[in-house]
Amino acid sequence: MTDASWLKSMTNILDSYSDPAVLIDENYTIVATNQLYQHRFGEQQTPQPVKCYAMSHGYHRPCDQEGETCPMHAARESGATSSVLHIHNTPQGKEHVGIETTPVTDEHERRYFIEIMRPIREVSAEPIANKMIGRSKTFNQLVDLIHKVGPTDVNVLLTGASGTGKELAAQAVHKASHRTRKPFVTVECSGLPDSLFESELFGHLRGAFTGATSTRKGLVEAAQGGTLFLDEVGDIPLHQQVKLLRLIETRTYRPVGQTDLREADFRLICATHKNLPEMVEQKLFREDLYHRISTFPIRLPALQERRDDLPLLAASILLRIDATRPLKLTDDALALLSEHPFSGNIRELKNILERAVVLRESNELSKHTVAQALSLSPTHSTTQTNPFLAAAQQRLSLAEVESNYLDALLALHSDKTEVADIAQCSLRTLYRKIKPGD
Ligand SMILES: Nc1ncnc2c1ncn2[C@@H]1O[C@H](COP(=O)(O)OP(=O)(O)OP(=O)(O)O)[C@@H](O)[C@H]1O
Repeated sequence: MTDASWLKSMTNILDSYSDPAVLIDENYTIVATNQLYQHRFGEQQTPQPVKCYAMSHGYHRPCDQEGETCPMHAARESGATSSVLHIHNTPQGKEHVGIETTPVTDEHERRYFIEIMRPIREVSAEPIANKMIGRSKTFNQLVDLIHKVGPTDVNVLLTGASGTGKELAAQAVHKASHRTRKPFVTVECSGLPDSLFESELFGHLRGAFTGATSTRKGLVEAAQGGTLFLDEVGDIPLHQQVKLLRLIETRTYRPVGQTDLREADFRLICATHKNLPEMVEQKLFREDLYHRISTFPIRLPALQERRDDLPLLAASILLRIDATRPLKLTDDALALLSEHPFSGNIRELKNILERAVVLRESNELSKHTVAQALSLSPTHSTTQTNPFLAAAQQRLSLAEVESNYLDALLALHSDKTEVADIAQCSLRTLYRKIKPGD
C-alpha cells in the first residue's frame, strides 16, 4: 500500500469515530483529520504542516515542555491506548477535552498516533452560568475523576468543605453517566426530621401513620433509573443508617405501611462536609455503611487550593447574577478579592459578589465597592481578613506562627519540594522545621 492510500484508509477510520479525531506523526504533526474535527476546528488552511500543540493550545513546543501531560508520550511509552484531560482552544473558546491516544504503525513500521477528542460538557472553562467552572490544575484533576467515574455505576462519596461545589459535582457525575436522561433526585439529609426519614425515602401508604392522608411516593422511587443524591449523609441519625444500609445492600425497600418489597434501581452519590472516618471511630457513623457509600471518594478542593480560578469563577457568577448587563470587576477589585480567605468557599464568593452588585455605582465593580461588600460580611472581622492580627492577639510566638504557616502549606500541597519552594527555604530546612511524621 502506498503512503497516500494508507493515509486515505486512516482517514476513513477517523471518520468512523463519533468525536473529532486526528492522526499525528512522531513529530507532533497532524497528518490527517476526520470530518467532525474539520467541522469543529475548521479545515487546515495553511500549506505548512500544523503541530498538535500549536493547534490545540497555541504553544510553540510540546505540551510536556509547557508543564502539561503529553497525550502521545504515555501511549508511546506503553504502546497502548492512554487517556488524559486537556483544555483545548476551540473556535467556541476554551474547552475541557478527554483525549484518548492509540499508537498505530504504517507498513514501514513508522509510528503514528490516533487521537480522539471527547468534549467534556458537564464542566466549562469559560464563564457561563449553571456549570462547574474552572481551568486550574486542581480543578482539572477533579474533572478527570468525575469524567472517569461518571460512566460507571459505582457509589461516589463527595467530600469537602461547605460551598466547594459538592452538589454541582454530583450533578456532573450524573450528567456523565448513562442515567443522564433519568431523574437526579436530591435528599437533603440534614433537614430531614427523624420521624419522616423512612416515609420521605421509601414513601408511605394512605393511613400508614397519623397524618398519612394519602399514599405518597418516596424519593427512592422518584429516582428510579436515575441518580439518588444524599446530601449531608453524615447527618443521618445512627439508628436510621441501618435502613439506608439495607437499601444499598439489597436494592430493595418497603414503603411505610406496606409488607411487599420493591426493587430499586438508582446510582448512589453521597456528599458530606463532615469527617466520616472520624465519625466512624467515634461510633457516630456505621463503618459498614461508610465502606458501602465510599467506593469512589472524591474530595472537592477549597477555593484556596484553586486560587487561579477566582477570576473565571467571579466572571461566571456575575453572569449568573445578571446576564443582561456586562458586570465586571476592575483589576484592583479582583486583587482585593483574591486576598480574602474564603472560608465559605465558592458560596461565600457568590454572596460577596451579590452584595457588590447591589452596592455598585456602575457595571464596573470597583475596589471600593468590593471592600464595602467584604465589610458587610456577617462573619467579617479584622482578624478574619488578617490572620496575623489574630495570631498577635493570641500572643503566638514567631515559631508558632511559622509552624502554623508550614502546616497550612503542607495541607494544601502534598509535595514537600513545592512547599519548600513556596516558603523559599531548602528541603533540609523544611524537614528540620516540621515535626517528625508530619
Ligand atoms: N466550579 C463551580 N463553578 C461555578 N459555580 C460553582 C462551582 N462550584 C460551586 N459553585 C456555586 O457555589 C455555590 C455552592 O455550591 P454547592 O451548593 O454545590 O456547594 P456544596 O459543597 O454542596 O455546599 P454544602 O456542603 O454547604 O451543601 C452554588 O451556588 C454553586 O452554584
